[in-house]
Amino acid sequence: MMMLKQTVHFGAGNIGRGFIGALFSESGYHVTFVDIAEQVINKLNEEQQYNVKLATAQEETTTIKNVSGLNNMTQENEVIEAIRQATYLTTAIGPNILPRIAPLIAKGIAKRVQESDDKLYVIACENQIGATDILKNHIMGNLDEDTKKALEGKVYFFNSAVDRIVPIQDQSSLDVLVEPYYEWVVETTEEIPQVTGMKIVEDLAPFIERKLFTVNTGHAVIAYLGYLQGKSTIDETLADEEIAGQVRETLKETGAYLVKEYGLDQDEHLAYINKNIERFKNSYLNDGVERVGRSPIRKLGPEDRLVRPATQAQKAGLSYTNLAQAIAAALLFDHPEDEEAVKIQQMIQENGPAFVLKNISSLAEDSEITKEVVRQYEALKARK
Ligand SMILES: NC(=O)c1ccc[n+]([C@@H]2O[C@H](COP(=O)([O-])OP(=O)(O)OC[C@H]3O[C@@H](n4cnc5c(N)ncnc54)[C@H](O)[C@@H]3O)[C@@H](O)[C@H]2O)c1
Ligand SMILES: O=P(O)(O)OC[C@@H](O)[C@@H](O)[C@H](O)[C@H](O)CO
Repeated sequence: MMMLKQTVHFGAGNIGRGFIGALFSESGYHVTFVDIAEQVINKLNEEQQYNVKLATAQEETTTIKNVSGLNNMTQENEVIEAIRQATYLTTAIGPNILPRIAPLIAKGIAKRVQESDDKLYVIACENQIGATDILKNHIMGNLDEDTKKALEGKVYFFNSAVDRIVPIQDQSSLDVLVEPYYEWVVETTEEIPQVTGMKIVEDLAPFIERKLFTVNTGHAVIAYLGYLQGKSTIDETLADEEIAGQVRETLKETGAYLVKEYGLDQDEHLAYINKNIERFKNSYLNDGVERVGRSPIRKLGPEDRLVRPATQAQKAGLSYTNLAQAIAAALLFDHPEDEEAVKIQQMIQENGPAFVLKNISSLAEDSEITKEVVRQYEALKARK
């Protein structure tokens, strides 16, 4: 029997099962998912397959085979062995979790480079600029100098941008509902083993910024304004004409920055914005505003989807008023089940919104952006 190629994927969640793991399986790999969710791991090992169902009227379904699971808390040695045998190591776990999985990945890599010259390609598939660089730094921090040298020519780290809307799933099954659209862009100049659906580029910056500051900025505007108005899903919120107009105005602001920074064609970019607004309307996804607005401390970070385009627009002399409104709405996201939202609300209560912007978004308290956000925060709060 021919041995399948091996890949290891950290995070057997929505994007892990519904996108990256599925692409590897379809490309002829056995996918070992690594996660802490014991139930998911057990099911993966029992059922050894699951369905990816498209969020369309026809619900086209693909069965994903050759999958198994390992628990990184209780099966360290098995994970190290899986890393030893893998061609790819990918993650879709949330940017904040990367430092936590790095020590185990470092152990796996250290063992592997002692025993083999085979190449390993590491790709973090997270909504964060430079996520693989961040993971790499944490891995390197867990390796001694000799092992770090031994990585050369054997272990490669590529940044990537990952795009497919996958809502929160029914937890009783491994099956995943996903939108039909997807894009996975990986930055490298190396010749690497082919994976169906992986697009290779030499410079990721325009791709990840275009994606984060269109798909994710637009999504965040809908989520935070929708939450404020008591809406539950993204498509339901977008049906509100005032909010739909606000999304367009905000994406015009990020668009003006992207067109200027990367020399994008204005009409093509407008078509990209329109295409994404259509994606958000997909009612089969039933995608919650609370998922899309999740982790507002991360989303209000200086390099993330709201603050970076605002600071970049300001530097370029462009408008950022609508982005400021989105930031203000994020400050009002007081979802009690979201730890980061609770923390922000506590910070606002104790020290006010400008303090949050200084500490979380690295915006000076007397900056023009902060003044505009605080003004809009007060206005939105008064309308609540
Ligand atoms: N869902 C989407 O539409 C989408 C699209 C593009 C990118 N992303 C990005 O993909 C990443 C994952 O998002 P998701 O929606 O799949 O999230 P998710 O919550 O569905 O999946 C994350 C998985 O990581 C696991 N996990 C958490 N802590 C862990 C730990 N310490 N060790 C091992 N496993 C751990 C969880 O159990 C879960 O299964 C995020 O960076 C997100 O921004 C998501
Ligand atoms: O995953 P987050 O929390 O960074 O952002 C929430 C959504 O905007 C995001 O998951 C999108 O669905 C996804 O990025 C689409 O590709």
